[in-house]
Amino acid sequence: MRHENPAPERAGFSDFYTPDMKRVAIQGIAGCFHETAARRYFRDEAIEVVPCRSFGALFARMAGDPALLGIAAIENTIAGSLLPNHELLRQSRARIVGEQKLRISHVAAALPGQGLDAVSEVRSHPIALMQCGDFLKAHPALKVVERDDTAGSAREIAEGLLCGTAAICGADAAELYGLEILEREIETTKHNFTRFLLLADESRAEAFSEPERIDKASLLFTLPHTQGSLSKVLTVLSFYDINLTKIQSLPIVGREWEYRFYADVTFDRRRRFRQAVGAVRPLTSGFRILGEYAECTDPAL
Ligand SMILES: O=C(O)C(=O)C[C@]1(C(=O)O)C=C[C@@H](O)C=C1
Repeated sequence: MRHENPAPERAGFSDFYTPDMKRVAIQGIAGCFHETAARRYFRDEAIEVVPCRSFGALFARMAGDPALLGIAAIENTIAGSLLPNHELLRQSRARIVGEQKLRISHVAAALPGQGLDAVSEVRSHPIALMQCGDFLKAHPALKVVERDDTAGSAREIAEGLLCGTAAICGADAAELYGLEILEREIETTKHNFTRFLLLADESRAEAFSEPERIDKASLLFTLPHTQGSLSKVLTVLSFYDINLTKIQSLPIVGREWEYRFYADVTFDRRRRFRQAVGAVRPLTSGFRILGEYAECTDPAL
């Protein structure tokens, strides 16, 4: 039986609900970039999108509902890594089962009938605001207010009939909430891409893995404070033809000047990757594979 989805935030957030439909938790509400990323990842497959107020809320929701998938931004080509998401991922039972890269383009949008001169305040997600640094510098009189997400900023302006306030959001969100676009493409550079991770509970990750498509993995480890410890790991990876696409260090809270390393790697042959893991593991401590998945090579534009 098909019936209208009683989505908590907005009817129509999934078109229709069927019992076997995948449910995907996102950070934000209808019209936010996480929704676009989730829909692009699943392409033509109908999904139910579950809105969450924050990344912390998303991971908590997944922890209480192992069948729920999640999608979370991890890095942006202007704003850099979303550092707290690395820690949330580490502390969770979630595994990375896929990735989606998305070109992000922002507009400034406000209630209809107002020019940019009439606007004194802009609201958006902090990462979106960082991506529009040049626009904000060019309009220094604008008060900048951080909100939970881009689409949420648009919705609160529309629902609260907030004159003189603009949202920085996607064009889709502006349209969805009936705002007028005052300026388009306000991101500092058109080379603005966000990489999102598709997450599944560890008990379900296997069901999502397509072994023949796996060519990327995310690793987590710590290193002893000895000369060349990181260099040894990188040498081993290189020996096994493993390509390091990203390395991020984060402090270990409570252990001054010690770090955890999050490394993303790509490879042609999974067997070779497995061998590399076997060789790297003894050089590190707390070694974990956070996910093995297919690299996204065609970012959604
Ligand atoms: O607010 C939104 O629309 C989001 O989906 C959040 C978010 C982020 O967390 O980075 C997603 C993509 C863009 O980089 C800007 C904001």
